[in-house]
Amino acid sequence: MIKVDNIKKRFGEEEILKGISTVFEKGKTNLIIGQSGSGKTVMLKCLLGLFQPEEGYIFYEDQAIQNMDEEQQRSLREEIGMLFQGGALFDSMNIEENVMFPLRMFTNNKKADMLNRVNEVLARVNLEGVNKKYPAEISGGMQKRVSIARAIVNNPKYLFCDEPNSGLDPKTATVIDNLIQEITHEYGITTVVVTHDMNSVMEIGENIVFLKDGKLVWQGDNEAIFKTDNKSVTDFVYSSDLFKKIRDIQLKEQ
Ligand SMILES: Nc1ncnc2c1ncn2[C@@H]1O[C@H](COP(=O)(O)OP(=O)(O)OP(=O)(O)O)[C@@H](O)[C@H]1O
Repeated sequence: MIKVDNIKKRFGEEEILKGISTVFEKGKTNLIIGQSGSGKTVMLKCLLGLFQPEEGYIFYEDQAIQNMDEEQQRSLREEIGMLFQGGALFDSMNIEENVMFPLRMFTNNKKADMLNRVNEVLARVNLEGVNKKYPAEISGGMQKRVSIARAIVNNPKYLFCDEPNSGLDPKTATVIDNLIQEITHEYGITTVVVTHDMNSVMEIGENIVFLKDGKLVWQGDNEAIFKTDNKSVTDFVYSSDLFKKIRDIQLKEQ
């Protein structure tokens, strides 16, 4: 569980996050959504401790990152898996080396043990037999699955995903969303996904935080988001022609 308590973040004169409070729940896919420039990435960077909010606290379980000493911050970093936008695999390393990277960084495990764990997580994302291939030799969807394997190889308690579907076709995007959700449930991880993608909202939006101009203006799940009459949310949801058409059909059927 991650609790955000009234965080404010400014750059110069401009206040970007204007007092956000929320809870990201354990064992759930928590989504941060909102229009471009609403503050999603700044919030993600605050959660990761990359930006320091001027006010407010971020608690991992019951401990505020602002009050952690260096050793505690290091332990927390080990508990975090990160799925970067675009995958961010190392082109010069093969798949096995890519997935092993966090183990090399954070553990002193024997090579054979690390390899076993790498094979275990590659099997979990349905990618067996690609160990010796290089990122350029596999598809974008497979690269995303490798990135997920790398993000979970160290058994994280927290998983952060920045636009996990960018650059994927809708079908592959759904596979990736479902994989993130299955892993979240299976391992009881607190997962936070930053996304623009309404399909992801529909598929895996178990706890959705909607930001507008640096404020949290709505929170709920993927059923509630299609029922709310909050205008900021409906403007966002129905900016897509497809969702507008679905709503028109539903209204006609009522
Ligand atoms: N390092 C920075 N220095 C100054 N301003 C910043 C910095 N990072 C972000 N901002 C500003 O904060 C605001 C919110 O940016 P942010 O990247 O969080 O938006 P976003 O919701 O993630 O948008 P997008 O969906 O386009 O990625 C923007 O006005 C941006 O210019």
